[in-house]
Amino acid sequence: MQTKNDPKILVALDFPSENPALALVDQLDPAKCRLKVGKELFTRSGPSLVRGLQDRGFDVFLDLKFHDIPNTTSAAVAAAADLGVWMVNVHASGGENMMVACRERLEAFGADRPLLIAVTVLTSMSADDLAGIGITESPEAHVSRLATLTKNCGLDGVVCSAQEAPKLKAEQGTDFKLITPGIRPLSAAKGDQQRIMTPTDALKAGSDYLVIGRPITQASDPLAALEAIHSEIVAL
Ligand SMILES: O=c1ccn([C@@H]2O[C@H](COP(=O)(O)O)[C@@H](O)[C@H]2O)c(=O)[nH]1
Repeated sequence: MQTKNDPKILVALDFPSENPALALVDQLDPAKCRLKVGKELFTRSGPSLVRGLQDRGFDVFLDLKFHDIPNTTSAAVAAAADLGVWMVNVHASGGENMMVACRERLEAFGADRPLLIAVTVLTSMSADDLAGIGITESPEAHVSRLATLTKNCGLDGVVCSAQEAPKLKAEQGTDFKLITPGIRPLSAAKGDQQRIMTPTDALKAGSDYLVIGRPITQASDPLAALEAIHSEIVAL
């Protein structure tokens, strides 16, 4: 399932600054993982850090989860495309007009455009959390609704939990990419994640890419933790 040119593991670089992030990155192999830059690190270190990761040979998933009016969000994904990132994302709950505007804006970048992905229901949310914001359907049903909207808007895939992957692959087809955080090896702490799955089970369920942060970055030996997950999934 793991191929040399399409690493399935996306390491979430949730660090407070560039130095600890690069200390880890400089031990990693771009043939075995890609890197995800999120809100904390990007707010601290910005585009220059992203360029530094790209200069080291890594594909970068810019996980800023844009959620704004169509004009603002489409300009933001174009800025991400100018930066040359591999993947960028928006919130599906921003709606059809916003997602279509983003997809259309990226068409100008041709084959070099980043993959455009929409976040469905955060993996930290349970059915109770959804009820708290007025959504009474199950996480699985709501993810499915937002994934259908995302596909109809012409995006490349969604962020969801691996728990929803079998249903989404059946409904949306195998080409529609599923990016799944909430990945937890059996020995790892769940932390604030609610809808979790092990790396092996997630890939078997249909995940295309596994987003993994603390089980690697907070491990006593991050490299060994990544290598253990990598060995587990290449054997599939
Ligand atoms: O639904 C979502 C969307 C994004 N994330 C991000 O993924 C990583 C997960 O980190 P862990 O330490 O492995 O929990 C983190 O950067 C989140 O911002 C998510 O968890 N769920």
